[in-house]
Amino acid sequence: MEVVIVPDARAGGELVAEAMAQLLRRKPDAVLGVATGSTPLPVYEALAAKVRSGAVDVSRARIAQLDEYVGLPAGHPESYREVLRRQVVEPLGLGMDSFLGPDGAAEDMQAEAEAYERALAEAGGVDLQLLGIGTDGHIAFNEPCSSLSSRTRIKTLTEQTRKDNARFFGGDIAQVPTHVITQGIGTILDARHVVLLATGESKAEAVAAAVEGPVAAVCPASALQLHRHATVVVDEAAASKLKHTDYFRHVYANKPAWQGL
Ligand SMILES: N[C@@H]1[C@@H](O)[C@H](O)[C@@H](COP(=O)(O)O)O[C@@H]1O
Repeated sequence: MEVVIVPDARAGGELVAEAMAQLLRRKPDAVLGVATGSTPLPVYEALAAKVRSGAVDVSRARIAQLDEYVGLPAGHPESYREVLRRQVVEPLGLGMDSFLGPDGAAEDMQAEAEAYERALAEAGGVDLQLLGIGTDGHIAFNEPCSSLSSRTRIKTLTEQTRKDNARFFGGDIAQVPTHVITQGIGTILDARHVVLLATGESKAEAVAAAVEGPVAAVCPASALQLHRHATVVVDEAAASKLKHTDYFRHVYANKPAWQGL
């Protein structure tokens, strides 16, 4: 696992967007796994700016969703499909034919979960999966004590996560769905490169547990320690509870440029 400490969220966004651009220059039809939440927004803005300036061509890229609320009507503005359409797909100049994601309004959720696993496999798997982290260490919607080998399935949200996400529903926790469909931790670990981005003091504890704590289901993000190519990009505030920052800075300062992220 590599930990990269950046000065601020904007620098983190630029760094991850450049990694995505490098991937797409190498593999134009790469599958980018994208996360929702506030943290990845600087990445999407930086990548869209690169597209506008002609620095990268994303026209053949595919965008894969990480998780989705269950039970919101199709087209609900806070369904993650809609959020990603607004924040990623359209700003990159893509259409929804480039988008892969489960339908949170499907009748049969188990069948939907299995179909999404098949769709990801048929697309050739995710090349770069961008993740945020919940204050409780969750990735996607894999709450604490999720199986570390789980596949896409339905999960029940914790009250904390519903509270954290109520800001997207007018501050009313009652509007936040109780259930979600999410890529499992095993599904996420199948991606060829996993990049976790965390910014702000509120994520410091979860980041420390994920990076320097034991691999344990109680902190789902700690499963990234098992991945061969996992990169954790944190700003100073999110890095503030890490003990090995001197080493992480030293490694990154001496990283050969050809390696990329
Ligand atoms: N399912 C999403 C996660 O994928 C995301 O990482 C998390 C943190 O969001 P934020 O970046 O807004 O803190 O929120 C939600 O729970």
